[in-house]
Amino acid sequence: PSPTNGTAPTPLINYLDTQYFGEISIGSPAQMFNVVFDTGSANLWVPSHSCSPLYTACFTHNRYDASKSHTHIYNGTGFSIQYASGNVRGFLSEDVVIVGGIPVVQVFAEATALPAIPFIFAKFDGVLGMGYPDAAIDGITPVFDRIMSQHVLKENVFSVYYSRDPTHIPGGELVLGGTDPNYYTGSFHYMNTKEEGKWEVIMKGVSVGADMLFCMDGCSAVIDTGSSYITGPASSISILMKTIGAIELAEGGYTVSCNLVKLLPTVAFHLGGQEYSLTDEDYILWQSEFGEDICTVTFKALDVPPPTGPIWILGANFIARYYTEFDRGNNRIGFARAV
Ligand SMILES: CCN(C(=O)c1cnc(C)nc1NCc1ccco1)[C@H]1CCCNC1
Repeated sequence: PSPTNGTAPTPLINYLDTQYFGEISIGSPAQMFNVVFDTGSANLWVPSHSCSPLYTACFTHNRYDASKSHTHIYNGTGFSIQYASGNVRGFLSEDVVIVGGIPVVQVFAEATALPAIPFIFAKFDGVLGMGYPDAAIDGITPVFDRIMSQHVLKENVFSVYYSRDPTHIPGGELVLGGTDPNYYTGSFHYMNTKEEGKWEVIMKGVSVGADMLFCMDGCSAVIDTGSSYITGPASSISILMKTIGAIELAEGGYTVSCNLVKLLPTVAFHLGGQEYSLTDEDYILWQSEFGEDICTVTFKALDVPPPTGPIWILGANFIARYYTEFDRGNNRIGFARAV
């Protein structure tokens, strides 16, 4: 549906409260892909038809076939994007990409090498970076910038709703050009991005219960719609886990005994003059496996080296609680309480 009132919604699927993705099309006739709309990156990549089936992660996802699209434009420039557990490599192509009913001619990457970890666990095919142009690899103009230059949006903003219940339909919603009042209550509180070019803000502290324990002298927080969890410096996270009585699992995750969950303290993030608190329901992932309940803590340790780090990354479990507006027009981020 083309944007009527200058906004373009895309429904999102919520997979286990840890992956949120929506559908876009590339090429003519349309080839459909599920992508994460990721404020933590600024490029669009999808698996390529020419990705060797030896890459299991390519084999199990939708792949773009340039030979089947009559609007495909050859580019061929090399591409590589780095993730924690490996690089996605491929080459650039150009074609018509439709997001929320808005068509753009977009340079994107066809991935021909897709690391099994983590992408065999991905329910999405690729990633659509919603970051600033400065963060775009190969200097490619990002999708949202191409959409802004069409002047079809009421405002140069986009908003994200992530549901906290995997059975809720829709599992989430991306709105290009505005916000969706169905998914938040109360007013927005805004804070300026730390610098041009990143969805990053200055955080003034992190408190557990009544005590401010971390980031007392200020630190950076990246609002990353493409990350499942909240990450913090390993030193802070280990203190936080001790404070809430969590025990570390083999692969680095933490769990708490489910019957103590109700006693857990709130964790609050001091951003832009407001305290954004998360209760146990917001940061505990309650899963029952083989009849027994596992309560995973959705905070992860991640040390980002300077100059970028040390930073906290506020991911899906934060956004599920606080509806988020990303405002390119004013270089600011707004939060309102999610419904
Ligand atoms: C998309 C790559 N990302 C993941 O954290 C990630 C990796 N692997 C899997 C299987 N899923 C991921 N994210 C699922 C998700 C969807 C929405 C919320 O979280 C991050 C990398 C850093 C930039 N930001 C994005």
